[in-house]
Amino acid sequence: MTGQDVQPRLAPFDVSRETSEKLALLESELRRWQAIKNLVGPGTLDRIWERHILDSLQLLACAPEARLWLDLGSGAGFPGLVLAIAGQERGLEVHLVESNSRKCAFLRHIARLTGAKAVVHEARLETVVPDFVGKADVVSARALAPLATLLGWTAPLLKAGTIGLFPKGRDAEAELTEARKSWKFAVEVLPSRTDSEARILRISSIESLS
Ligand SMILES: C[S@@+](CC[C@H](N)C(=O)[O-])C[C@H]1O[C@@H](n2cnc3c(N)ncnc32)[C@H](O)[C@@H]1O
Repeated sequence: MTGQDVQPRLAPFDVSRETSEKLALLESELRRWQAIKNLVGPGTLDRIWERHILDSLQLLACAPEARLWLDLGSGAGFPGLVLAIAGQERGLEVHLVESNSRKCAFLRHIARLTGAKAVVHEARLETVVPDFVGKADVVSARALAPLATLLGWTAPLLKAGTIGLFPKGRDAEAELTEARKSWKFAVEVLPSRTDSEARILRISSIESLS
């Protein structure tokens, strides 16, 4: 699919032609790498735009002022790499944390091709998070762990004022109930623009209950 073909799909997201071309490049490179590196679930390949690219892109509007973004367990770049590409024109810098070296190679490759401000940390998130306390405006993580676990990992960031953005599927309410057993936090439950059953949890403060 060319940048021109994807323009109607991207219309609700208000991105420039240059950004849409870079996102189309991400899609075509993902398909090329997938054949040998198996970067995303094979079942999601027929809907890369809805399942991965647009699902990631919608997070940009949840934190319009963000300048420094930390994405944990980025995989093949969702949402972090998409946000780095789409946020390039507003000066957004995204740090992508991923422990799998094959996925990190893909992330670096796309960052180079697109010129996106994406810094790849090939590491376990537990070792990287402390460096961003008091610095990151936003922390995100998609399909990485249940909310209670995510809050445990990111609490030092959230306590220091970082906003947490966590896309969740139809189990969002159950994950919130479970997380409330250990944490007190402020949350907005936002609808997803790509999946009527999914939610985006926007968490802005946190306290441990123990
Ligand atoms: C299910 S995938 C989700 C990838 C991507 N966020 C998405 O939604 O498509 C989870 C990713 O997190 C990475 N991961 C898991 N635990 C990690 C950790 N402790 N530190 C860094 N990366 C981790 C895995 O290698 C994998 O690529």
